[in-house]
Amino acid sequence: MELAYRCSHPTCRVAYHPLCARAADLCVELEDDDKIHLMLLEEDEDPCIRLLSYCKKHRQPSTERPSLESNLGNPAQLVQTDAASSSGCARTEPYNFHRRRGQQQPQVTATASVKRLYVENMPYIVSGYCQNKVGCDTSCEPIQSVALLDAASQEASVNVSSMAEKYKSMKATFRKRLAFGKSRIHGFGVFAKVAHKAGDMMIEYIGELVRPPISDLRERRIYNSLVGAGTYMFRIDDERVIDATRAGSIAHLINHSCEPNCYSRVISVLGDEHIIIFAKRDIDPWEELTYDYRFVSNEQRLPCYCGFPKCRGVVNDVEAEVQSTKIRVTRSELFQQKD
Ligand SMILES: C[S@@+](CC[C@H](N)C(=O)[O-])C[C@H]1O[C@@H](n2cnc3c(N)ncnc32)[C@H](O)[C@@H]1O
Repeated sequence: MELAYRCSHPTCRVAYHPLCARAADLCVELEDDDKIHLMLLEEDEDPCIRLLSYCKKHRQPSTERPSLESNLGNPAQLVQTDAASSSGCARTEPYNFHRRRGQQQPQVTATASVKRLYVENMPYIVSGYCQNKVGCDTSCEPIQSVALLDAASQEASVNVSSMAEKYKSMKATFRKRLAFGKSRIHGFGVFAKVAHKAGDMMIEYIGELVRPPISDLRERRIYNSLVGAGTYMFRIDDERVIDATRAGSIAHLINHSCEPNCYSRVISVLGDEHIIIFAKRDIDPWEELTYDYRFVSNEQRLPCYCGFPKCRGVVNDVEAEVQSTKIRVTRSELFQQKD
């Protein structure tokens, strides 16, 4: 992940931090969206997409940038928007219905709206048509999965048995198997470039390991105001949170779905714990990866745009909330039961 942007104007030397660029609403665009498609077909060890970014002096007025509509036809079919949902990020974690997470302050909601608008007007899309098979049209051309993986990677993925070996193989191949791009669900998402089998390790959710007081502090004081999107936090347990806001892999871009094709688990590999996203079922090329965030918050209800017929309408884990309400009784109720 880049730590600083430099103005892409040929004669300008101004550099700035990505978070500051977002806060100042500076434009950051992909240099060439064809490059992404090229990247998918090439065998680069570390494929690199260059971002174009312009300082205040050189940025183009937004009207000069190609609009989503002009590039993609009807944007309503591609990106679902809803003014009611302005949040940019919900914490994710393995299933734990006793936890309550996430609070959205009004100013956070406002800045999140800005981010949402910014992301949804990004003038490109990476082949995200088959994100969840709903509404997948005939233009979804599956790519031959084997062609993209070199012989060594294929051999590695076939012959792995132990968790440690699977983990090693996953780490070695994820760049060739996965890509990020504009999602139909929300902002950016992660897509499978090749077919995967149920149970496959897809990617590790990595970031900075911090304690909950630190993640809470960052959420409130730093990222909410700058990114305007909450944070990319994954709670491992009461003691540890992974903050993927400024560091990590593309795993933090995986969106939520009420009928996901993946799930998250904390696994132990040679004594160290890792958050791994596993395939819940077979996944076709160009499907968007999703997992159930199991977002539990009594204060905040986050509308869900996963688009599945059985969508529960909110990212929140409603079942967990019902369960936790059941086990929480008022003092007076307790006394009544005693009598
Ligand atoms: C970790 S981010 C995922 C990446 C995000 N799409 C982005 O571009 O930054 C989590 C945030 O994405 C949004 N999101 C993810 N899945 C969603 C869904 N099914 N419906 C609505 N919003 C979703 C929520 O705002 C959530 O807080």
